[in-house]
Order: sequence, then C-alpha cells, then structure tokens
Amino acid sequence: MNINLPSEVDTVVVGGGTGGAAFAGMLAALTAGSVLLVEAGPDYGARESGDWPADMLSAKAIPLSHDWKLTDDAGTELDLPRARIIGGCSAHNGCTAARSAREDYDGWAEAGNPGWQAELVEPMLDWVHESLRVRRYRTEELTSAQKAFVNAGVSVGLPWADDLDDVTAGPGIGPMPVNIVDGVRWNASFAFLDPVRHLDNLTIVGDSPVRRVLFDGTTAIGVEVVGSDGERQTIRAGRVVIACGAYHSPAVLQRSGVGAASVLRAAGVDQTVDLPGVGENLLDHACVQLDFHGKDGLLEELAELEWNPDEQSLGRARSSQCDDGPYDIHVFMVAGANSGHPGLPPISLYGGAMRAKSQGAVRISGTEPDSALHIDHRYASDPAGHDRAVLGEALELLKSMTVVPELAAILGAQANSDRDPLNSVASYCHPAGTCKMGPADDPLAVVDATGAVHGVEGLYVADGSVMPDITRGNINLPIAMIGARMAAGLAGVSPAEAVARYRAAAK
Ligand SMILES: Cc1cc2nc3c(=O)[nH]c(=O)nc-3n(C[C@H](O)[C@H](O)[C@H](O)COP(=O)(O)OP(=O)(O)OC[C@H]3O[C@@H](n4cnc5c(N)ncnc54)[C@H](O)[C@@H]3O)c2cc1C
Repeated sequence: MNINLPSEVDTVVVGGGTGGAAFAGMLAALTAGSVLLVEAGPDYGARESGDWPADMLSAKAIPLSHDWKLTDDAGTELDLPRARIIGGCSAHNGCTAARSAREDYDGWAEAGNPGWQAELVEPMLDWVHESLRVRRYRTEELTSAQKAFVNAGVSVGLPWADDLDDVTAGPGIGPMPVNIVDGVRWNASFAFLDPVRHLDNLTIVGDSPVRRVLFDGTTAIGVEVVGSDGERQTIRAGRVVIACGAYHSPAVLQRSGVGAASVLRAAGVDQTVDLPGVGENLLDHACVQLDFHGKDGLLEELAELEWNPDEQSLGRARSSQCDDGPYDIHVFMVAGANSGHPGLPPISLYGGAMRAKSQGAVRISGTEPDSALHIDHRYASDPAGHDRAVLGEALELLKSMTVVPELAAILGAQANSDRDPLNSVASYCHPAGTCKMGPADDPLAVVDATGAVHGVEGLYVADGSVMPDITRGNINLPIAMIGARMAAGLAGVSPAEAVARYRAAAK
C-alpha cells in the first residue's frame, strides 16, 4: 500500500463527490471526532494549491479527463460520465445550479421521510447556494447562440425568467444560475472542503478506492481500501458513510454483502443483510436530443469571444402530464466546440423529462472497485407511458423553437436526422435513487430519513443515491444539501446551528 492511511478513525466517509464533500466538511466542523474522507480519484488539494488541472477548472465545457469510463461486460465504454476525483461529478459538471421545486421535498416527507419537507431543507439549500457561489448570467454575457435559444423560447410562449433557481418558480426561459467563479467551476471540494481543510480532525486522502465495508455481524466496523499496487488495507471506524454516487454507492453496498441475494450470488458475494432495494429505483432526467451542424463560421465566431461556454441558458415548461408541481420539462442547448464529449456535433438541443418515472437498476458483476457495473436505466419504459408522453411534448417544444428564424439561422442543418429522438433517449447525467430513503416498510427503501442503512448498525449513505424521488431541477445543489443535512442530523445539531458553527470553524 503506497498511501498513508490512518488505521482507525471515528467516521470514514467513502467518496469525496458532492454529497461526500458536503457531509465530511460539515461533520468535521460540528464534531471533535476524527473524520477521514477517502476518494477513489486524486485529491488535488485546495483551490489555491495550483495543482488542479486546467481542464477541471475551466467551466467552459465538461472535461472527461477524470472520468470513471464505465464499461459494460464486453469492455465497451458507456455514455454515462462519472467523475473520479475529489469533488466528484461537481468537478466536471455543467455548473447549472438549481434548488428544484418546493413540491419535490414535500413529497419526500410525505413518503415517510420526516424532516425533509421544503421549509425544513431550505435553510441548508440557501447555505449550499452561497457556498457554491451561485450567480446568474447577465443577458449581455450570453453568446449569440444562447441568446437566440432564449429568444426562440420566448417566441413560442415561454415567459422570460431570471429566477430559475427559485423553489417557487414556474415555467420560463432565461440565463442559467451557475456555480462558476471567474471562469472556474466552483466544485464541491472548493465549496465545502477547502474552508475546513485546516481542521485537525479532518483528513482527506485521494487515490484510495474502497472495495467493501467490513462488518462484525451486522455492525459496520470499517472499510477495506485497495492501493494502486492491489494491496488491501483495513481502516477501522465507528461509523461508515458511503457517498460514492448513484452508480457506485449501491455497488459498494453490494460488494459488502448488503443487497438482494440473487444479485450478490451472481457476483460471488456472501450476504450480510437482505436489502432488495439496493441498486433498484435508478432514476434520471431522461432527455430527447436534436443535433445540428451549426451555421458556417459559428465555431470560429464563438472561439473569438473571451467567454464562450457551451451551456448558458435553460427553459422550463409544463407538460399535459404535470400534476405535482410547477413544471416537468427542461430545454437547454449545448453549443460550441469546447466539449470533449466524443461524437457530439457543434450544437445539441435537449428536452428533459424532469419527473421521469421509469426505474432502472445497478448491479455489480464482481467484487473489485473496478469490476464492470451492470447499469440499465430503462429510459422511457414506465408502463403507463408517462415518460414517453412528456418526452414527446418536450420534443415538440424543441422543434417549434428550431423554426424561429433567429435560432434557425444559428443551428444550420440538422445532424443525425435519421435518428428518432424518442427511440434514442439520452441521459441528463443525473442518476439518483439507488439507495432510496424511506421507512422500513417500504420494500425498496435502503436508508431511513437520517441516512442510516436499514437492518445494520453504523452504516450510512449520504449522496444522490438516497433521493426517494428525483428533484425536478439539476441535482448537484440538492445533493450537497443532503450531505450537509445528514451530517448535521448525525451531530444532533439543527441545520441553522450547523451552518453557524460551520461558518465559525471555516477559514
Ligand atoms: C457530465 C455531467 C454534467 C452534469 N451537469 C450538472 C449540472 O450542470 N448541474 C447539476 O446540478 N448537476 C449536474 N450533474 C449532476 C451532478 O453533478 C451529480 O448528480 C452530483 O455531483 C452527484 O453527487 P454525488 O455525491 O451523488 O456523487 P459524485 O459526485 O459522483 O461523487 C461520488 C464520488 O465517490 C467516488 N467513489 C466512487 N466509488 C468509490 C469507491 N469505491 N471508493 C472511494 N471513492 C469512490 C467517486 O470517484 C466520486 O468522487 C452533472 C453530472 C455529470 C456527470
């Protein structure tokens, strides 16, 4: 083992992404106990270290240099990006920052998760918003392509909106709220770890994938980390918190013997506790996609701008299926040459089903952190046809926008026009729900409202995988709220007091 890891801590947090960074930073600020954050990818240190790679800092586009590169069993790469780096997916995401809608959180509480109703989570959402340094683009900052997209939305009836991160806002289109500071993607590590990196009780270690949780009977007593040389090291802990994201958190649990017997047996893992919901309830915001070649000279024109990010605006609409809140469709445009995403033409328009109901699953194929995962999103497969209906309406909305002359002139000819968007539904990269939060009598519930895994002691999950139902906005901000809120709960501190004490501890 070539990494210096402590052999015993009070709390080990596995995964330093959005949820894990917010959880670890908050817990370290609230308690005297030792907190060890172990991350599979590198920890480049604080923002000021100067060690962060330039592509991971630039918020112009989504970099893929620190991707897990998930594959299927045959080794073919899946088009499901996931970052492997401190900060997790917040270190390579699109930086759209949204608090989602009040109804989403009230729905979590109504489903048997006390404490998660909107009025109780809002103070922590406000703190997360502030910590991620969210601001709204001004209209004059939009590229000509993004302005044309917004104007096209207004032309087809979406109200102009500059409040897209408001929990009470309805349909509208306008500049995105973003967590970008001077062109830098303000990731969860900068937001939640950097202010408390100086605390003696917080240790952050990168390049340390966790293979499994260790148990004494049904009590979690630590984790097993795999070094780059393949050597395994044991860390004993009084509390184990999994925050590896919606694909990898259920995988860690399954590798640890927590899951459905059939899934564990197929992967050669002995069962510790029967929890059939682990890896089920895989949610996302399914998207339809329309691609365009862009007008002649568009890329050159964009390249001349001082600030030319690929994404800058967002629209929200309400489909005929929407019966539980203000909107259920997102439309947005990715336009530019910055993206390293393979195979994308210069412009893609997306329409997302933000209350998609189809449920997929994640299953391990083996016992190692890098064993292939079986990920099946089953997009647009819900039996009642809800998702296909919403996606159909999103597609019609997008098509109506593409014929507005100002936007049509920017888009140029359509690319991939032989592809039916409804038969090639894309991911919004917002997987959630695979360690569902819910009461013990919910057959799919994996954790309770405090994040504690049902049926075992000392084991918690604190990331996007616990969402019982996916929030209808972009999910980074809500996931940070989940992490911080669960840490406050475990420390026995109210959210308001937790924020005050974090601020007092922060540098
Ligand atoms: C390309 C892309 C663009 C996106 N754009 C936006 C956007 O614009 N706005 C928005 O709100 N959301 C966006 N999202 C979604 C959002 O960023 C994620 O949902 C969020 O960051 C997930 O947080 P998490 O804590 O659940 O998981 P992650 O952030 O994925 O964190 C999990 C961490 O655990 C680590 N890990 C995994 N397995 C192990 C292991 N065995 N041992 C140790 N560590 C492990 C991973 O390396 C990772 O760092 C985007 C996502 C992607 C991929």
